Amino acid sequence: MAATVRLPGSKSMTARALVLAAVSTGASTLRAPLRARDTMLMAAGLQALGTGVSTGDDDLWVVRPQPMHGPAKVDVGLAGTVMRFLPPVAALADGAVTFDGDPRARQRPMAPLIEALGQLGVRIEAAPGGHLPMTVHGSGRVRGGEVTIDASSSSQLVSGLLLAAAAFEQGVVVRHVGPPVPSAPHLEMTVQMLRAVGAGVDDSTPDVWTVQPGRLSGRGWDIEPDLSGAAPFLAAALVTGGTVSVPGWPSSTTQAGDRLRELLSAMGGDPILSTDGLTMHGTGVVHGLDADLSEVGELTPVLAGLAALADSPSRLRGIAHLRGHETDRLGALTRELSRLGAEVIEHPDGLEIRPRPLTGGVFETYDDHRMAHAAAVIGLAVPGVELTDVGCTSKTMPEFPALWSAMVGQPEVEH
Ligand SMILES: O=C(O)C1=C[C@@H](OP(=O)(O)O)[C@@H](O)[C@H](O)C1
Ligand SMILES: C=C(OP(=O)(O)O)C(=O)O
Repeated sequence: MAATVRLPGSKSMTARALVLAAVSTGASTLRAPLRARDTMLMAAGLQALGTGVSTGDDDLWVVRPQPMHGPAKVDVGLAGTVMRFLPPVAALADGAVTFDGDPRARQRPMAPLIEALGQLGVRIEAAPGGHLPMTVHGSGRVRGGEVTIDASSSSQLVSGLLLAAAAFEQGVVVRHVGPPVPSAPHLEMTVQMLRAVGAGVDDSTPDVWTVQPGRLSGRGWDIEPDLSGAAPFLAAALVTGGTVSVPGWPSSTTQAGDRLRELLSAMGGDPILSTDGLTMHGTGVVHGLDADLSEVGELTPVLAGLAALADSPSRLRGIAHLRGHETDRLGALTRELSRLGAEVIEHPDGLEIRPRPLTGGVFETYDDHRMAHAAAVIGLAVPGVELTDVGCTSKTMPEFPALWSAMVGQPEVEH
């Protein structure tokens, strides 16, 4: 296999650019944004609050901020970014804004954010236990100030507070107290993008983030390709001993997916980054991986799939928070990899994977796009691996089936 795969825009950058644009002064543009379920729900949520968002042009979205108001309804789907980034924005709106989503969205962690917004003077009614559905009763202004939060279940709880905070009267000081916050690169992305629109942000003290109150300026964003979405394609180079290139891979980035270079290198790949992009060469071997993935949790399903094909055992650690993702990813990976014949030991904070010869069979996706990516990788080496649903990849990459088929050189099959 020698393939070039053009990936769509980054989900995380598109989500942040949309939110920042809505709370800025003046218009913003997003070049090469991600058009997928999560980002379209973000755009629709902002539109529901009154923001002008035009997504008609695939290559250039335009956001025109307007005063925000309720009553409004926001469908979060299964998007962590929408359910954690929009409630602080809705608190700035005048009127009631209700949030709800897919059945699984009602189980994902929200309570720390609801509690934190309460500390900042925002009135919220939520389902028992601090879950969706919920209503944010905005009064057109948020006092802001100091807040303490346990964000060990998701970095998005902090990102959400920071992204809206420049519009709070006192800005915000967020102090995390509890087990470590995962996904450090995502928090860096939040801070870097806030600074790019003129926010005063201090993140020099571990676990404390300060955003000064102030006006943010709309701007043009160039959205990078989604590097986490690159995981299954780059993994394919290792499984097949082939070469996969991703044009436009940035030379420096806050995206968690950039860590694939070192992680897949440790597993036997040979990555070469140039001004044209990243090329991953498979070397004909796949080694096991012993790694703390707490900073890059979203890469876990694909790495676990690859680990099941490796020539030595793997230990993936630091990822207890994956139990609150699209599905309980540790439970789901344990069940599905075991069903194909791998020996998987589920730990409270991760997985131990001992490869054994695998056989084909059904691989449940649990509505999780990255479970589908993992199955696709295994399917390259094991005949007869059948996904229950490839449609779930539309969450972050509706073109996944077409890109995958083109890469493996087969016509797209009907799903
Ligand atoms: O802020 C973001 O864009 C994201 C943060 C991470 O969330 P968690 O910290 O909940 O893992 C990541 O897994 C998710 O895919 C996207
Ligand atoms: C965890 C993920 O998504 P979300 O933004 O919904 O949390 C993911 O994309 O792997």
